[in-house]
Formats: sequence, C-alpha cells, structure tokens
Amino acid sequence: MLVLLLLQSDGQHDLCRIVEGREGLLPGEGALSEDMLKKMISEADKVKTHAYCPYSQFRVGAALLTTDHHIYTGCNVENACNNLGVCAERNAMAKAVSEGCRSFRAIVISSDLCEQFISPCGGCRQFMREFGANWDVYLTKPDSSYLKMTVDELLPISFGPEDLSMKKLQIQNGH
Ligand SMILES: O=c1ccn([C@H]2C[C@H](O)[C@@H](CO)O2)c(=O)[nH]1
Ligand SMILES: [Zn+2]
Repeated sequence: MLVLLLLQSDGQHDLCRIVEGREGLLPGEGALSEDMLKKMISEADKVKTHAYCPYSQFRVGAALLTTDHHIYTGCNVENACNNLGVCAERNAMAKAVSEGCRSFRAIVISSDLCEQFISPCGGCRQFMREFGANWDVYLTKPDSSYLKMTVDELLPISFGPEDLSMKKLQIQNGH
C-alpha cells in the first residue's frame, strides 16, 4: 500500500498527515510504520462509532498498541450519574491490562473535532503515565492528520509509581 507522510512543524512538534506514498518504517527509533499508523487511526475511528455519549454528544475512540503488537480499542462510555463516565483512552488501557498486557507502545485518539487535535484529559494523562512516560500518543483529526507526542510531553514532571518507593521522611502512626 502507498502512503506518504507530510511533515510540518509548529515549532515544537511534528504535525503530520497521511496522504499517499510508500510503505515502510518511519525514521527514528521505534516509530510506527505508516501502515500500522493508518490501521491504528482506522481502528480508533471505528471504535468511536460505539461511543456512548448521550450527555455530551462528544464521540471519542482510542486504539492502543502494545509492545507485543496487540491492538486494544475503547470508546467513551458516559453515565446518568455524570462523574461515572469513562474516557475512551482509559477504556482501551483497562482492556489491555485486563487481558494481561501492561507494556504500551502507542495510543491513537480520535474525535469529531474538525479543527483541532483531540487532547486527552488530565485523568487519562496520569493513567497513561502509570504505564511509562516514554511512549507515544497520537492526537488526531477526522481527516487523519495527527500530532505525535509522548506521555512525558503531555504530562511533564509527572508523578508515577516509582515515586512511591523514593526516600521519604520516616513517620510513625501517620505523624
Ligand atoms: O480525550 C478525551 C476527551 C474527552 N473524552 C470524553 C469524555 C466525555 O465522555 C466526553 C466529553 O468530555 O468525551 C474522552 O473520552 N477522551
Ligand atoms: Zn480522559
């Protein structure tokens, strides 16, 4: 299949758009192949159609690629008790963990926003961080253009599971 990647820059990040071109790996360590990225975007778009969002009418889909090459998808699932709603990204991650996989390579997020890249909420950024700071998050638009960021870029100076075992003050009985 032919895929071409057009690279632009906003000064900090590469803004890319899949148009048409050649098959193969992108330059750079661990980068997703164009084919895989296209498949991931298509999976995120597809699962978005299952979004249960009667309150927000805001559909989101996510496709998560594990380091052992499995893809787990998730959509947002809202609830009449507002704060019980779950984001697409978290659903995809929870599905992977439930199947025994905690090693993530990339997640692609899809929404219906035409003019901006869908940006994960703070809760999902922290949820991603639980499974490492150095994996990729692709923020997309419906035209398949995307912005690639790392979890660390989305959540700098983050708190993670390793911090719980760092040197602490000694306390007794909670004081
Ligand atoms: O990255 C995002 C942003 C929003 N939502 C969901 C949460 C809620 O159901 C709806 C509106 O915020 O969109 C996601 O699933 N992922
Ligand atoms: Zn979220």
